[in-house]
Amino acid sequence: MEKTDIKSLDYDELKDFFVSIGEKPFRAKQVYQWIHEKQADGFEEMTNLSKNLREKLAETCEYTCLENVQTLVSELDGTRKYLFRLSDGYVVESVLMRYQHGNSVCISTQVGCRMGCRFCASTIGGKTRDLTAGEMLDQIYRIQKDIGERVSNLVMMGTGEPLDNYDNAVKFIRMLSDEHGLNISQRNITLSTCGIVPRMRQLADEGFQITLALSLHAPNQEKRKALLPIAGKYEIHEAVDACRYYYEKTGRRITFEYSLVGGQNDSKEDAKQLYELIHGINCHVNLIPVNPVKERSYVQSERKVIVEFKNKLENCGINVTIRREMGRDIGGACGQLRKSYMDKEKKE
Ligand SMILES: C[S@@+](CC[C@H](N)C(=O)[O-])C[C@H]1O[C@@H](n2cnc3c(N)ncnc32)[C@H](O)[C@@H]1O
Ligand code: SF4
Repeated sequence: MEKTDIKSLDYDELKDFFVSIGEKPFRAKQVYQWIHEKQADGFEEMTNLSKNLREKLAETCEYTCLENVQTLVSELDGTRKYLFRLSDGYVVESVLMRYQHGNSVCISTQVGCRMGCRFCASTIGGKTRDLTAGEMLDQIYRIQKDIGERVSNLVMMGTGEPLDNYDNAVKFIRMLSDEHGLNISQRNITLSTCGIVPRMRQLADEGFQITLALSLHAPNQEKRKALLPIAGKYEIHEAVDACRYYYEKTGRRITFEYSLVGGQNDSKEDAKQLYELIHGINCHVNLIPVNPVKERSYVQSERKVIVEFKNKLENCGINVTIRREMGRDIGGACGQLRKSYMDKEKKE
């Protein structure tokens, strides 16, 4: 019989599970707390359960616990990059960023990614599989245990396209913000997408208060399509309209991510077109100097060009920030730590 992935069961599912194995539903509250609030490493730690029940659970359930295989710590700002191994041997990376307002974690949602964005290291090699809700949660639980502090902010910006793993991503958000679990405020959760339009609209209807970030990266369809193949399926205007819809339904300000690629999307004309595309939307533009990936030939825009781009947008009344590079000394673009680990494993 297939084992139940207990860390991926939400509170109601856990109640149903206990009933299905002939136990009282109130056990769900105890066990949910052990898994998601106290973050136990296994059933043996759940001391208010009988030995019999613990054994029964160990026999019928799989208990997701990621193995920390590597941690890089920045001497500049305390950023930590983690490489975790999943039970089937694949590895994913997560990042902890320490800000004045609290600890923020960036998690992966898939092993690899099939979206093929041109400057992204996570997609080289395609997608291997989706992560379960339990595997997404455990990235945060492992990091909390490692630093002995609470994580208060969460961004779904690591490897993978969360809306290509919709059901698990939505379940993860529900469980992460559940009062019986870590209880992270939905306002402190950001989901970033390359623009799977029907799923963006579906997300708007979930009744969440999370922030939606669209990886826009270009001011028009032609340039966007050259950088993000998904734009061949869902046009730039459709993606921006889905953001408008998201705002209407949730009242949450939209974030547009815009990676500046030298000579490709960073001209004054690009800034003007970007303004024309998004003006009137309650939004914030996050400019990201593109992180060079060794397998790709893209280069960062010059600092002067980045500042000019920012000023141009700001002068038109758009809210803009330039993303601060965290952990510069443990560098590398998102997905590269995992990639170099895999390359090394292949060689050995
Ligand atoms: C890795 S993706 C994960 C979330 C989601 N799949 C998406 O594309 O929004 C998070 C953000 O990093 C950006 N990104 C990927 N590779 C980058 C690079 N080399 N330099 C700068 N930003 C990059 C993506 O475009 C996206 O805005
Ligand atoms: S940027 Fe996001 S969607 Fe695009 S390949 Fe990377 S992880 Fe996938």
